[in-house]
Amino acid sequence: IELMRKGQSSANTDPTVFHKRYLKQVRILGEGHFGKVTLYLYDPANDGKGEQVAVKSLKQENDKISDGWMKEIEILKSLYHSNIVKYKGCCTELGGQVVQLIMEYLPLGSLKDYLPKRNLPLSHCLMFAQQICQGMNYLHSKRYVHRDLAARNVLVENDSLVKIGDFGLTKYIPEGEIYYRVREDGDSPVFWYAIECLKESKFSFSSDVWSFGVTLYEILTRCDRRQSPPDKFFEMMKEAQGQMTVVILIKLLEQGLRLPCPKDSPHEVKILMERCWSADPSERPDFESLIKKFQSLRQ
Ligand SMILES: C=Cc1cc(F)c(CN2CC[C@](CC#N)(n3cc(C(N)=O)c(NC(=O)OC)n3)[C@H](F)C2)cc1O
Repeated sequence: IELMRKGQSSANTDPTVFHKRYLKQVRILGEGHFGKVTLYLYDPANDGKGEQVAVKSLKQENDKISDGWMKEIEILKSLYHSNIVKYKGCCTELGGQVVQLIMEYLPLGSLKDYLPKRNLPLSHCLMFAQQICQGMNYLHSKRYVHRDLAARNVLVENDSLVKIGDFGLTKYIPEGEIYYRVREDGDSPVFWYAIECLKESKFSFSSDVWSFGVTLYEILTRCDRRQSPPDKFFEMMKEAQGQMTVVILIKLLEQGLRLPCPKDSPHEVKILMERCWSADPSERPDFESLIKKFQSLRQ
């Protein structure tokens, strides 16, 4: 009565609850092995002036995935950082059997969409690289391993802000443990994987640093498709036809072969990138030290 008297809305609605009936599909933003990410307009007033949101949903195959699915939602919900895409809420259906994850929509898309269209100077690329390290340092501080860091999963908010945008393969590393070992490999991004991931499926904070090195390579090549990690590695693997890609890739990496650092990169950046690709995980820098390195490089 008091609220009504003051004319305030009686039901203080939970802004993280999204109702299916107000979600109007616009277009699909991406497809993954287990599901997709779609752009919706959330339009409760039904006047077309609602809010654009990115909605991640699973192909409802079996409940095994939905165990990990609820985990992914809990992970994103617990992350608050300027370089990590914002959780907005959930939309449930069929009495909670189907849950969709609602995130903020960044219309500029990922670095793969954005960099080829802009000829950004090196200093700008290093600023983006530093921001990715800041987001990853925060993620690691919560003991999460990302396992899929790549330019395709880094979103552009604007010309001076990028955010890690997808946590589909993120796993928690319990205190006192170093590695997360996987069983499923689905369509693994093997050209972003550290040697120990390829050989023993052992994922760690250090293997995320290796993937950051590949992401930095992508940024320095401005995500030029002709120099993409798969294309570059296939070029290096061309003679060994027929054998399993992963087998050849492991051999190349064990011989010390690495992606070529773009020619116009400063020596300091080349050194940093190659340290991220040390065969010994303990020799790779952590994101804390990479942030400091980029700060000094950008002075
Ligand atoms: C079910 C699993 C699964 C399904 C998938 F489709 C993907 C792949 N997907 C990831 C999310 C994605 C790239 C990132 N980061 N993206 C998010 C936004 C946003 N929040 O605005 C956006 N914007 C955009 O493209 O604007 C023009 N793209 C893009 F959809 C690819 C990964 C998966 O694990």
